[in-house]
Amino acid sequence: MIKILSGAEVSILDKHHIQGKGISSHQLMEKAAEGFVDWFLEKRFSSSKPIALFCGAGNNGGDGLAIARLLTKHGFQCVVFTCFADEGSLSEDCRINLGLLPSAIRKFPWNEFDSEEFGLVIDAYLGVGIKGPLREEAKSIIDKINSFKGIKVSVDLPSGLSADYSGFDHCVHAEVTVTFAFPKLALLLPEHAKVTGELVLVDIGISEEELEVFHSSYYYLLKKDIPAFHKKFHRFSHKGDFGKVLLIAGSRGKMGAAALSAKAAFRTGSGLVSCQVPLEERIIIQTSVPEAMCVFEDSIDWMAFDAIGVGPGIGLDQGELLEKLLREYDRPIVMDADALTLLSRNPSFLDLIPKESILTPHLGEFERLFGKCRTHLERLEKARRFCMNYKLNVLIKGANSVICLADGRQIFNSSGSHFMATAGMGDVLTGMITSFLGQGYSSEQALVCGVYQHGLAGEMAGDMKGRGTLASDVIEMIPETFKRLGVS
Ligand SMILES: NC(=O)C1=CN([C@@H]2O[C@H](COP(=O)(O)OP(=O)(O)OC[C@H]3O[C@@H](n4cnc5c(N)ncnc54)[C@H](O)[C@@H]3O)[C@@H](O)[C@H]2O)[C@@H](O)CC1
Ligand SMILES: [K+]
Repeated sequence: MIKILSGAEVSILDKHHIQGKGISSHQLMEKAAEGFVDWFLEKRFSSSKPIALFCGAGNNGGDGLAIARLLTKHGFQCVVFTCFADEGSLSEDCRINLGLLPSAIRKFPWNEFDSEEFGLVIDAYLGVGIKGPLREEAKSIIDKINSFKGIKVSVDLPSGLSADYSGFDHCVHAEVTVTFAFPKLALLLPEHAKVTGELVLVDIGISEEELEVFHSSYYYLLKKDIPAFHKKFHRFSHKGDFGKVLLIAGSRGKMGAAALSAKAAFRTGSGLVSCQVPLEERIIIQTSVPEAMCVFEDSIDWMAFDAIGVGPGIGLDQGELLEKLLREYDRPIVMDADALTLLSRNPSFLDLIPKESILTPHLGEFERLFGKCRTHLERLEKARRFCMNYKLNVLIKGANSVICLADGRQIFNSSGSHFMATAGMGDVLTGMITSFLGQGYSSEQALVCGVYQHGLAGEMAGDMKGRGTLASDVIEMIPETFKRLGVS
């Protein structure tokens, strides 16, 4: 997992890194530019029209000048638009890269940019180095960049966006942001999605250990992190090792929620899955998920289960059942959907929730539980205090879902697809996380593996089906995610 530092810490990190590696800051900038260009070439952008690069006076501008030089070597026609009045104001590495710019690359002041002439714009005007409110000229430069209606790729950050705060005044609206070393916090906040566009992370050789010495409780979860979170099973493993889970889900007209959770739990590897459903609705489960067993409220021994997930589709008249469960079951549970709404209506239940349990609200459920928040950062802070006070874990669902752990760490997920914004996806996730808990995973392991693989399965299903991807398609891809991650 990559630690997410503040914008102000980037220059300290750079200094540590270049001292430790015995390289110059200019070499690090070259590495960043090379990483950007590698991604750019992989994307196969058209070279039929010239590329405009807006370059500022700081190191973000230095990156832009190095990128212009490298792209030219690869046959792209680049034109640099300078966003500084005189060369005396340039940072040292920006000045070096200006000197290295081949004479064939034309340079003009930013206000001479004519959006009709270009096929793509690279925004290397401002990065993590902005301080205080934007100067007037900066706003005009940003407006100029935004006047381009084609693809705008921002280097490190969309110019004008602060690395650490929520909200912006003037800001480049990028279709893609290519950020270096770690994603800046602002790039992960949902209120900035429309200016950040697609997020690409470029490795510039700074290791996780180098980031770890900084104080931050935010992390970014990557594919390579997942295998280490998994439990290993072996040839003597038997059905019991894979856990016996119960899903309390479904009610008249909402039995699909129970079916989806149960199927997802099996596809995640559970040995035994039972569904607690209304007696008169049992046929739906027994025909749609024949592998599952049905149990009914009057004959249930909750403690016989390794893990319990409660909430999808149970309806809002199940307060008594929820209270009984919380009083009788003492292992971590997964609470989702209607269980969360019931919790927001009955705050006294909070003290009954078993420690290390997992609450998985989407933004609406979060608001019902914790009140309105003006920004995502405020939301994260509320969640952190709650998790630490109650020793619970909260997953704030959305693009870049955030795993808020009981010890205060908050982990942003990197997998997922916009095709997942459809009914039933939350039910699938509940089944997956409950399944991992039942297999003996800790709450942190179950969350990390469940959330990442749910997103990955969504990406894979989305790649196959595109628009119209169903929650059931995502379930079918879960086994493939284990293969993709090399987890047996
Ligand atoms: N470890 C990393 O992440 C690396 C970062 N590098 C690049 O270096 C950038 C940071 O460079 P710098 O620290 O030089 O900062 P920037 O280049 O982001 O910004 C500095 C410039 O912003 C102007 N500025 C500051 N506040 C302003 C305001 N309120 N209104 C208008 N203009 C304002 C300054 O006059 C200066 O010209 C990163 O964003 C990244 O692009 C890379 O070169 C290499 C490695
Ligand atoms: K930028």
